[in-house]
Amino acid sequence: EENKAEGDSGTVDVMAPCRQLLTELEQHEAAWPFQMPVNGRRFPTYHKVIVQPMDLHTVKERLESDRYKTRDDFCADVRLIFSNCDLFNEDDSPVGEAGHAMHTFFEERVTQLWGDT
Ligand SMILES: Cn1cc(C(=O)NCCN2CCCC2)ccc1=O
Repeated sequence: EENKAEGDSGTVDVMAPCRQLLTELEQHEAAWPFQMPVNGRRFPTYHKVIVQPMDLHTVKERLESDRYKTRDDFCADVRLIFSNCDLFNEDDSPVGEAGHAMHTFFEERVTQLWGDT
């Protein structure tokens, strides 16, 4: 049933900016390492080092299944992608550089959308 607590006629879709931002991340040219979970067979040490893997497809599934109740919940999973990347990759590696580029882009868009400091 429609949320009757809203001042306007319908419910407010607070997660709409998150879906838009996720689409921008997926379309970023540096997104190639982050689209799907890291393959543990190709990188056998990955799950020894990274305790909570995260990737853009997993974020998309969680967003579309209403698993995120606030934008901060969404942002925390996206930031996990970048902190995992920093931990597992050299800064001057192709994946490390892609992670830094994506992280910078993400935080710039978060500031534009929500004015976070
Ligand atoms: C996040 N991350 C990703 C990788 C990686 O190489 N991913 C494969 C990317 N391929 C591109 C086309 C198919 C898959 C390695 C370490 C790491 O931390």
